[in-house]
Amino acid sequence: MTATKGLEGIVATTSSISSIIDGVLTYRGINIDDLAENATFEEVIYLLWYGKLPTHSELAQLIKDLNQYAPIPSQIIDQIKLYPKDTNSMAALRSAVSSLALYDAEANDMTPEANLRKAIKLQAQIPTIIAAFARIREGKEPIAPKSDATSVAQNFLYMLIGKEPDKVAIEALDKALVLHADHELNASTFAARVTVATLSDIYSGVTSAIGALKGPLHGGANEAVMAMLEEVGSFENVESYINTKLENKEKIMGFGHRVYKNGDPRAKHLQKMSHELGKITGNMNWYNMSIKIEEMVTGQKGLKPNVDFYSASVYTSLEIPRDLFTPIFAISRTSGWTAHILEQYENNRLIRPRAEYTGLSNQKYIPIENR
Ligand SMILES: CC(=O)SCCNC(=O)CCNC(=O)[C@H](O)C(C)(C)COP(=O)(O)OP(=O)(O)OC[C@H]1O[C@@H](n2cnc3c(N)ncnc32)[C@H](O)[C@@H]1OP(=O)(O)O
Ligand SMILES: O=C([O-])CC(=O)C(=O)O
Repeated sequence: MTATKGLEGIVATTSSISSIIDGVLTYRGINIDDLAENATFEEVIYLLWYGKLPTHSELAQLIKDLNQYAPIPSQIIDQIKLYPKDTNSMAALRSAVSSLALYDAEANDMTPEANLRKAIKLQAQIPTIIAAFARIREGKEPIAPKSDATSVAQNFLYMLIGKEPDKVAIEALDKALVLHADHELNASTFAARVTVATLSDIYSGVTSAIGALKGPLHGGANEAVMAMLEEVGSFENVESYINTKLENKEKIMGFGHRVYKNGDPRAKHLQKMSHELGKITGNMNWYNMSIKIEEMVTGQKGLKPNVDFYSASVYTSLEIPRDLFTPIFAISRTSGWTAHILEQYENNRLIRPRAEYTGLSNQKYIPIENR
């Protein structure tokens, strides 16, 4: 038995939700480029859950359901008010999502209907939790979700800023949500599938996934990219900063990928958005620095930007606080996580691989007084 470090190249499940074949990403067989240009996030949610694009009435019903379930229990708001003000935003989200199960009477109902309903609830309530957390830590009261929102992006921005968001911001966030929605067997989705393959509940699966997404090698990289851009500070500093990092063999966040070796197809869309939003806000600094970093890292290391690289400057142009970047990734990926959880339940088998043992052998128990 020989282990493959990081399970690289191991095919661990079958799935019909998203594919990465020869560097091309599809959701249910539809190219991500097509979806990025044409689909809304709600259409993508429907596509991931039901395996087909919605009709007008199916889409309207989904949006209605998302609005209906968007309010969170008052106990969750009370709980968030008790979190220390400097709580890590992903830790806050992880705790609050775990607690949602306590106030859902059907949390442990494993029927397919209840599980699908819980997927809708999670998709609806996660944005509300994040916006409430962001306001409460600033000493502000949370804003209740709109009951007639037209999109998750609109409702989230409304709850975050407390007024009607502008159209450009809604459209940009919506496209970012489309781009992050699913990605085959990434670490957080795998964590979700492992959890529910024990026949544990969907809240446990999504809580596991949030914990996995938090790390800087996965979703946490978008915040790390922005921290890097802020540390670099100006275009003039890019060259020496990146050269020093590369000489010290340090990783540049937002570059490299386990599966894509010739570039992440999502990055070009986010790059374009970063450029457009930079022009609209009149601040091209983050974009220009990002382009220069890309030139250097690709030139010297052959590494291409992944989805997290340009999303950092996109969210900053939308005036979203840095530590909400990974929670926003979670808003989007909840659609993919829950689709995978439902798929896992449909054809379940416990996920339990083996480990190659590299420890001592033939040891004897030594009584404590002789150690
Ligand atoms: C949504 C997402 O999760 S996208 C990924 C987000 N994560 C990041 O952006 C963090 C930075 N990138 C990385 O750490 C990696 O590229 C990962 C985690 C994404 C992929 O990791 P792996 O497939 O395990 O690749 P691994 O870390 O082994 O890297 C292979 C080689 O490329 C180098 N490398 C990989 N990524 C980077 C990077 N961002 N900067 C510098 N060097 C890198 C490694 O140092 C290693 O070099 P070596 O062979 O000389 O030791
Ligand atoms: O697939 C991965 O390993 C990471 C990634 O890009 C994602 O989850 O979007």
